[in-house]
Amino acid sequence: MSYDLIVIGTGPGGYVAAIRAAQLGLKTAVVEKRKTHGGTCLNIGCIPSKALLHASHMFQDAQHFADMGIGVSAPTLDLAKMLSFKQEGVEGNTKGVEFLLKKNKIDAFIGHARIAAVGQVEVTGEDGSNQMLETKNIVIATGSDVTRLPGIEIDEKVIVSSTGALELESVPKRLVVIGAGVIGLELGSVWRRLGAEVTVVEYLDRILPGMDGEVAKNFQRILGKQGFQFKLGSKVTGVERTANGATLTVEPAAGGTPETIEADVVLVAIGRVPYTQGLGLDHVGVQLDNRGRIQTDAHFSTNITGIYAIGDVIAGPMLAHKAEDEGVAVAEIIAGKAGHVNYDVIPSVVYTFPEVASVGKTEEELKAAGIAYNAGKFPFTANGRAKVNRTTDGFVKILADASTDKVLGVHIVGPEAGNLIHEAAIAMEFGASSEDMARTCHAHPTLAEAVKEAALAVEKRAIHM
Ligand SMILES: Cc1cc2nc3c(=O)[nH]c(=O)nc-3n(C[C@H](O)[C@H](O)[C@H](O)COP(=O)(O)OP(=O)(O)OC[C@H]3O[C@@H](n4cnc5c(N)ncnc54)[C@H](O)[C@@H]3O)c2cc1C
Ligand SMILES: NC(=O)c1ccc[n+]([C@@H]2O[C@H](COP(=O)([O-])OP(=O)(O)OC[C@H]3O[C@@H](n4cnc5c(N)ncnc54)[C@H](O)[C@@H]3O)[C@@H](O)[C@H]2O)c1
Repeated sequence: MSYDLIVIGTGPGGYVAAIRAAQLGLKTAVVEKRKTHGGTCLNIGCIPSKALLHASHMFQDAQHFADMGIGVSAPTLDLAKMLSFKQEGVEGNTKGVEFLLKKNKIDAFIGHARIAAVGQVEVTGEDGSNQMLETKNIVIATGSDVTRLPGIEIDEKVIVSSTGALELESVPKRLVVIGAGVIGLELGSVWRRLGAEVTVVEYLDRILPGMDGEVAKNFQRILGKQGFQFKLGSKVTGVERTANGATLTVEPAAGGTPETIEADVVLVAIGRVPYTQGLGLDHVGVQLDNRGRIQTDAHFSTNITGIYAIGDVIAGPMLAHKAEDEGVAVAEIIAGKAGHVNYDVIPSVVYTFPEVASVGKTEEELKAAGIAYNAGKFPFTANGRAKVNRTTDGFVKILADASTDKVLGVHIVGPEAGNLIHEAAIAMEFGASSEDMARTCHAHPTLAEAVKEAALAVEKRAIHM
């Protein structure tokens, strides 16, 4: 078989690239080694974690229905049912991708892809069968894998990665999370809400590195109120399996006396690494960077003509929507159009309660770059809708250039932050000033009024504060 484009991997990067290419008239095929499409995101990432975050949030909310005068008996947990609720959501989504591939007349091969030569992809099926496909272009969208701690074996039962943490058969009494990044805090929240004591051990002296420091500090305090324990500035030097769980050895990051912590389950959530195993990259001469990511130019082209790469396997934030936008852009470039991704305006959301959301530069980044800015902040305690809903933790912060007033960054910790951030993203995409955001009429009573008030606060003229 001969194609214009073969995409390797059907995660958010790969399947979106294939659909856009087919829309543009390219004869397109995908190769995926899992039995289902959708990649990490739909199978073992974004989608199952959000299903469990939603269900566990409902479980916790139900315990407060009486505050609103709703009489229900105390909620009970059927974990097996909750896990099947999650799995049904996953299947709904992965089947949706299968449908979209068919609808767009994209040939889908299930098997392991190896680039045999420029323009040739070899597909090996589970049964060992081999097939050689010819193509003018290849897009590598093979994603990422869990980062492992040296000497600590992940068994996905007691010592788990995010994959095992989405499948625990019972609620652990004591869950220790290694890494206070997005996965640690999202999946830590799931099990905390369902009853686990959660301790998070983090190497740095703060949580959520990369997010705005003030937001992270405020969010840590909120999680503390929810019962999270934090051991910051601490490194795990060993994890030993015991009869019923595991013992962790933890020392101060700067060195010092080690201590031990007992856990029923340990979640290793210290990041992800690009996945290029078995692709044959050495063989065709595709270059990697010093962090094992496929090196690409501004048009997603590798050093080999006709071979492109997108998503988690290249540089940039490991986010599904970043991979999707790159998928659209690379297909457009291959089809001879002008595909482009604006990396200055990629929102990032932590789907805890409350949510944390961010787009653009943090205060730390602006200070480091020597850019003068004005900050406007508005707390949810002063927002009418948040007050009646009793979800007043958090604030909106808008950072605007001191001389031009152009919005450079927006950071939110609070209810619905993940939805609210998009008005900021659109404003930034169009180069808006904080005054533009402040002059835009916002419906009352909405949480979004906090965004407008934060914009007004840039010029110190917020009304409700
Ligand atoms: C627990 C968890 C929660 C997450 N939640 C979010 C979230 O809420 N929002 C968000 O934006 N991001 C989230 N992410 C990150 C998100 O999943 C990734 O950024 C996204 O999946 C990257 O997409 P991708 O297409 O680059 O790669 P992937 O989704 O990893 O897909 C790559 C695919 O390539 C296949 N593959 C690899 N090698 C081969 C080969 N040789 N032959 C054939 N197929 C191959 C793999 O099987 C896989 O299906 C989460 C990740 C995790 C682990
Ligand atoms: N909501 C989302 O968008 C979402 C959700 C889940 C995952 N993801 C993506 O998946 C990727 C992986 O997530 P993650 O949470 O594993 O990584 P991360 O990079 O977000 O966080 C890892 C944390 O582990 C810490 N750490 C590293 N080594 C350590 C050690 N030895 N001991 C203690 N702490 C250590 C780091 O300092 C960091 O705080 C991220 O890039 C993220 O973008 C996104």
